[in-house]
Amino acid sequence: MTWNIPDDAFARSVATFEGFCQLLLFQDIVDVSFLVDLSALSLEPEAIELDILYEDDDLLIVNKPSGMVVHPAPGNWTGTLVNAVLHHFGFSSEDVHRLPTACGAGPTPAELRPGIVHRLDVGTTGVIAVAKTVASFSVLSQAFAEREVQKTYLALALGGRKCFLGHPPGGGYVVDKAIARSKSNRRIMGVAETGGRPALSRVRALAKDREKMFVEVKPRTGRTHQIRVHLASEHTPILGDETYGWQHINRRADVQRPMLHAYELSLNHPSTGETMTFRGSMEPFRCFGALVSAAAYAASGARVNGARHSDAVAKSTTRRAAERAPDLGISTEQPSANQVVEVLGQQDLESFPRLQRPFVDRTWLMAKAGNGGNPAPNALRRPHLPKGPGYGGHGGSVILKATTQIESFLDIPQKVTAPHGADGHDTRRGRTGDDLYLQVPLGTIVRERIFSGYTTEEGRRIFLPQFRYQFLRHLDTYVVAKGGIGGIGPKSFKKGDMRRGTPGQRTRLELELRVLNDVALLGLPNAGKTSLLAAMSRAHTRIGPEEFSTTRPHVGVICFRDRVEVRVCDLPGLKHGAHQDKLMGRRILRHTYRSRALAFVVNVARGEKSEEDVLEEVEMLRQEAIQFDPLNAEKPWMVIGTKCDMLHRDPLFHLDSLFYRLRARYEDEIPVVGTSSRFGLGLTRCVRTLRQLVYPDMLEPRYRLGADPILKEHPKVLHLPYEGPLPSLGEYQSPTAGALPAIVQPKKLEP
Ligand SMILES: Nc1nc2c(ncn2[C@@H]2O[C@H](COP(=O)(O)OP(=O)(O)OP(=O)(O)O)[C@@H](O)[C@H]2O)c(=O)[nH]1
Ligand SMILES: [Mg+2]
Repeated sequence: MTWNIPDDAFARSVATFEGFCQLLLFQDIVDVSFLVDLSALSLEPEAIELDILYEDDDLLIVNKPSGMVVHPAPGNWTGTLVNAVLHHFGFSSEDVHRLPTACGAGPTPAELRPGIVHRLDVGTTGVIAVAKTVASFSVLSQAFAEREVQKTYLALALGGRKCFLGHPPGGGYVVDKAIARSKSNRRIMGVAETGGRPALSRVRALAKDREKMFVEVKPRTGRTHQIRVHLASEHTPILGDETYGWQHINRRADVQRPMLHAYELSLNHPSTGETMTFRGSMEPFRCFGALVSAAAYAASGARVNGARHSDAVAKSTTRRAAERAPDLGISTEQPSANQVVEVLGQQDLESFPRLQRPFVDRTWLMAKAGNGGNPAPNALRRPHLPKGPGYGGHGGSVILKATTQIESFLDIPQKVTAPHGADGHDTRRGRTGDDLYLQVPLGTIVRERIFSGYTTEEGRRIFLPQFRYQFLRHLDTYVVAKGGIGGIGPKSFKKGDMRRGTPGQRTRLELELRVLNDVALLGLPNAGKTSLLAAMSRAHTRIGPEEFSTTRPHVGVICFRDRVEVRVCDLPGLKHGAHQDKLMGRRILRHTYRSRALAFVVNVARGEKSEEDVLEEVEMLRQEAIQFDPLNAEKPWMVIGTKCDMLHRDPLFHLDSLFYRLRARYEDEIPVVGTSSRFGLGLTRCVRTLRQLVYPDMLEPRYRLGADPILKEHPKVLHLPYEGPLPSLGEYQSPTAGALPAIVQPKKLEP
């Protein structure tokens, strides 16, 4: 136990316990152990009704109500789950020792925690296991310690992190933040910046209303207050959580406890070894039925238009839940709460539009630098006026600066003008115009549009782009228009002579973005590229049954244990003729320019239809990529077969035949990996193969590299730039045109 002694009294404070006396100095820490007299604190069986979910000779599974403490502890010695369990077993206070207890020391004496193998907070409801025999106690304690027990919690969180949405069952957004006790308030926990105990939770949203989200959390570790702290750290605190939550909303909602419910516990039976799953009731969530009742309506086939759920997301969830309910045999008028969760939990991969901000990857820009200011005219010069002449200030330059903070040219204006230098005044120099920095995303290519000397029949001038610079590093800068020089006053020259400020440069630019990535996913529309990316990384966007649900590139980063990162780029679907810009194919393929490897994604679940041959599809995709840019022929490549879970459509047969046919055709072993994004199958192998394509010489270490606790900077990412030949600029030529124009040697303007 630790408490703070007021600062002003620190020098005088004396700790006196049981005859021990010590003068305390500033920042001294005193460890105090209270000797609890167990005989005085004997455990008494109490007649408290329990909601028993399961019981046999080894195990008791209870649905704990809210407000019940699990075992006696300082501040709460009676009315606990332990007291109720003792009564349920028919023990008297003398029989208490017949229940197994832990041996090690803990915050409370082990004798007060008989049979308790894990804990729930006071306000948390749901499934809790109690061991009845010494053997089952040790087996269960070990299973909890070794994380073999699967725990599923349901929580009603505030705020709606969209990254929780759209994950398949078993998956979720991983919150991996170490937890430690707060230094200022020892009763609360917090995310530890350094040190702390590792904690990991997997969160996925089951439904979303305007300001609330119904989330499923699967904690892998079991730290104190883990779920509450993790959700709060992701700006989705649990509704009703007084410690970590948003008080103003809690007051409005009039909820007295954190809306956290231990819904499911899956463990191996301590004697038989059989895997058993226990589910608590959903009653705790009945009281604020907004989300649950929406799903309930949906499950019963009712329309939700009249209900409060104007949110497109909630509507779409309920609509799809309604479609799925009959398949699951749920068609009752009033489905039970468990059925509701079952329907929501079966949420398939379809997700909602997000990150569908308009994306601009090519734009024209007119940059005008500031003019130099003019010198002060007729400045009076006398020997007794020694100050310099009133020169004009310099004009500001227009400078492009690369940043990781923006991802497209959406906010780049069509025309930018840097401020002019001010005119000289009296004997002072005019003010120099500030440089204008325009931020561009990483991967931008800058070309200058130069007048060709020709005009079109309508009289419009024809400009030709010439390569100038490309941005590959964060905070890299490039001056595109240099500011004018300020005018020089009469003193520098002969009497009466003076030079005016020069005009700033004016440039017409073309900016093109080719996103930075290591591997590009290429495939037909609906091949499952986005689902695959969402399953492999945290990137998440629209996944849907329609074609072209993805309309722009998305990059997901896969981080390996040794901090190697592989950036995978999900592109919109390609079709035959893409290299001739059919269905915007060239605009899609341009993002393969920076990839170091290509992954062709094909849906291998296609039955016996020979007219849609898998090998032909792979070859078509590769040919399109090569015809667009011959450099793509030199990149290593692999094939990813998706939707392998649809067994009735022979995916494994197609995968197998694909591997041997590719080997026969290319006389080389092209990696072919089968995956199912829906069930998370084959992803590890897929990720490893991707890494091997990109970094063939860097084997993945078996163990995670320890994080350096004092590392303040972002670790140096081992992302090496592509060091191949310079861009082939042919894509602005007609694809049918002949030789490409010679590339003018890039020249960087000096500021
Ligand atoms: N059964 C099953 N269905 C999948 C799997 N992966 C994706 N799907 C479904 O396939 C459809 C298309 O998935 P997307 O990930 O949007 O495919 P895409 O290639 O990104 O499609 P576009 O962006 O439109 O080109 C969706 O309806 C998914 O639910 C899988 O592994 N198994
Ligand atoms: Mg997609």
